[in-house]
Amino acid sequence: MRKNLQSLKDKQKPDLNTSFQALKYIPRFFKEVWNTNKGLFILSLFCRLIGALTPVMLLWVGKLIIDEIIRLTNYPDQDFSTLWWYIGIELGLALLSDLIGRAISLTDGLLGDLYSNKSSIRIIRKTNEINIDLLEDAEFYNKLERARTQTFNRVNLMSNVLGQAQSIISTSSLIAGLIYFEPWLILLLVLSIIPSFINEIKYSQQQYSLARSWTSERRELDYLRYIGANDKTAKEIKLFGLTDFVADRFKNLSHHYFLLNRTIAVKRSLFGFLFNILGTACYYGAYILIIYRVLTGLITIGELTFLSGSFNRLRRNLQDFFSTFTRISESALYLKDYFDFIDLEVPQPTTEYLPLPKNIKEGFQIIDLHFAYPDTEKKVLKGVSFELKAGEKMAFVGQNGAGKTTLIKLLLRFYEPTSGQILLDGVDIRKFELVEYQKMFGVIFQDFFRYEFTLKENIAVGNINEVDNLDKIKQSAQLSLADEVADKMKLGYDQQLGKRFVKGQELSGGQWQKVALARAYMKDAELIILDEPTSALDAKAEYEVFERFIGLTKGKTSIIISHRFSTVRMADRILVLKDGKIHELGTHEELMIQPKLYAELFNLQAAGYQ
Ligand SMILES: Nc1ncnc2c1ncn2[C@@H]1O[C@H](COP(=O)(O)OP(=O)(O)OP(=O)(O)O)[C@@H](O)[C@H]1O
Repeated sequence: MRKNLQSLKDKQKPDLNTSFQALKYIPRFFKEVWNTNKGLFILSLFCRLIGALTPVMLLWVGKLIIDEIIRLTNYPDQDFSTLWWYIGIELGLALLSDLIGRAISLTDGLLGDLYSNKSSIRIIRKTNEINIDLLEDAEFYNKLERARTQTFNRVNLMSNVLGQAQSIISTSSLIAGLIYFEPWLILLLVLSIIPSFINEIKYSQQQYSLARSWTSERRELDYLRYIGANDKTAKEIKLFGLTDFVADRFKNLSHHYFLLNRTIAVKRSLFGFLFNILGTACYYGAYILIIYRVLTGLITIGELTFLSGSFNRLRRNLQDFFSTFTRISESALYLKDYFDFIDLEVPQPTTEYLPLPKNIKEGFQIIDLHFAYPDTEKKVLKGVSFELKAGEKMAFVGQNGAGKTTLIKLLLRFYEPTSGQILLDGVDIRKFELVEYQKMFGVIFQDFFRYEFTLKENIAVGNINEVDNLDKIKQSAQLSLADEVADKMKLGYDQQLGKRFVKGQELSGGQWQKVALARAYMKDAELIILDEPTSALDAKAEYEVFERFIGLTKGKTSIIISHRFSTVRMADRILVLKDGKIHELGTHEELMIQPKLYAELFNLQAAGYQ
């Protein structure tokens, strides 16, 4: 059941029908739960089966006790032992019922935890398979968000469905009792629950539709909550006096949602109450019918307690059954989000892959590259053509937004160019297997991620297979000056970084950059790309880092994006981008003699240092 992107972007609001249709995902869901832990699953089913039969048994023993008491009151000299037996059985059943209830919660809890862990791992893995352009699509992202955050709902779904199965058995046993003694009660029973069922289904559906159609607003609320209350934004929020701005924005949005939700919730309660009057009237109708039967001597007082108890319990059972049913169909929609995501078709190549070159001989040829980001009009690259020779160190220069990082992203195949080609040693890079191709690069982006892991792990993310190779980690750290950071940490390379966890140590911007830079050295990549890797370093550190970089990358092909011309000039050739086109290309000396952007920017910066 493979899904394409269009179905994932489905904006349609769910109606009753969609809700019922989503129920078809439940068997698949249970297959997954079954595969998660068969033993726990069987235990849970067994407990529920016992749990389903205890109510009717309890009511029946209750009936026996009352009948026995009445018999004993009429004939006081009789033997009490049967009564004690009945009371003993009732006590045993009460204890068993409690034990079963706890066993069910325990197995559900354990199974739920295991399933939730398993599905979270699947989501993490699937997200990795998906192309970056899809992850940047807001509609798709909402879907992912629902699949990710609704783990709790899926676990509840499991309990609800199993509970329903238990309820069906329990209800059937109670109905059998009613039919045996008084079949008319069934009619009253049906009459008593239909109105509240319709009410439940109508309003819970509306509440769900509202919650779902507000996915993106809820994301905005989460975001506002995040920026309004976290250590990273606190400085700016305080200094710029943004608290009221953020709080008001949150208040307006959340209040709007609150009002919509309140309207539905109030109606649901009001109509629920009115319909319940009808249900209660039916109950008393049934009660009067049973009392009448007792008075006319058709049934005993014990049977009266059994029937009224059964009727009352059945009414509750059925009401719960229907409200749980609506909850199940709601949760099944979240299940649909999850399976849609898991089933997402990752485009498979139609042709055979070509082997990657062992050693790059010629280098890259970029031919007439045009590119606009998905779902945008603006062309970011407009006919870019150049060669990056094997072993060459090239620098990309240009003003903000000129398209430098975008060019790197195309080179790394995060996106497909709108038109044009990139060749590596004469072969279109699309002909190589993507993961293998990307493994050739050692890349550090300007917006590198600050993992709240240990210092050692933060460096090892550059080549996680070497996470236990402390020598390699230390070597890389030395090249990027991250060893100085390690020296300052109480626990050295084992220091937890960031503020989120206990004993975490926050780093300065430059220190983080040194750590990130070390990642590039963790693998002996043939191609190294550094996107503004030293912007936060002080002048001395930057000079040192580059000296080491140049020394180490001798013979390797590399690209550096930088706004610092002292760095840029060390490159073999410099490519100046302007508005998505190549404005200049040449060595530092060649560009300096042309009265164009490079020379102008270089001189401007040099003047700033004087
Ligand atoms: N994911 C994206 N989706 C849509 N547009 C984007 C995306 N990323 C970048 N852009 C746009 O593409 C243009 C080029 O961005 P790019 O990041 O390549 O610039 P850059 O030259 O690296 O700039 P800087 O020096 O500021 O890092 C910008 O106008 C930017 O708004």
